[in-house]
Amino acid sequence: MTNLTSVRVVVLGSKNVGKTAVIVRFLTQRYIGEYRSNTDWLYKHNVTCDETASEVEILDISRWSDDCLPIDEVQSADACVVIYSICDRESFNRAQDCLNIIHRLKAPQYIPVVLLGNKRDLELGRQVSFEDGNELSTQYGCDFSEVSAAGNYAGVNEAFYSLIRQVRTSRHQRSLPRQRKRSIMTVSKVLGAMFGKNSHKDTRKNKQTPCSL
Ligand SMILES: Nc1nc2c(ncn2[C@@H]2O[C@H](COP(=O)(O)OP(=O)(O)OP(=O)(O)O)[C@@H](O)[C@H]2O)c(=O)[nH]1
Repeated sequence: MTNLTSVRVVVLGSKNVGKTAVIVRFLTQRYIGEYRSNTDWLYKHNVTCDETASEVEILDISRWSDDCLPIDEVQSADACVVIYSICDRESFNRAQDCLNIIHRLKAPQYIPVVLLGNKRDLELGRQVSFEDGNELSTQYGCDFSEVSAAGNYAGVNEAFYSLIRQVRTSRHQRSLPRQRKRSIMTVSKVLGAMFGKNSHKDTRKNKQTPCSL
């Protein structure tokens, strides 16, 4: 009997930013130009990450408005992907709304989130700088990268694998006995005291607590 852990990922973002293209790129390694819109799709796929298989469910939410937020979908998610197009400033503003919604619906619980600036191949049409994306991700304590579903799959894959790893790690930590958890915190405190909290140059790995807005 198979006993795969399941990971539920919700993908949010404006229309036309490439949500479906990114998901299909991750699941099939292919890029298909056009997709039927106006429907929410649920993809189920067995994904092997670090030699461990998981059943990954990816919900592509294509329609939602301020009057009809995907509350149940976000609340039941283990991880979220928020996508904007680097060629569409409005979609970047919408991405900020999405991060806000996730933060409101999930707090104080921690949920792994990645912010993706898609369509990196369309550099000439860029309206959102890398720095803007990075700053927004810092503000909300999530990972960030710019990708191109059309261009290649490496960045897209890495974003999803990173989420799967984070979900596994946080589940593992929740399952540890309390005594063990306490000793892990003690070790990290000792390390913090020895090296200082800000000793790492790359703070992105440590982002977990979104700031209050
Ligand atoms: N150049 C370029 N085009 C892309 C990329 N990703 C998606 N597209 C195109 O952008 C358009 C929208 O892609 P979709 O994947 O349907 O976007 P979506 O966000 O799922 O759209 P909705 O379902 O309407 O919400 C399509 O014409 C894609 O071919 C990319 O990385 N580069």
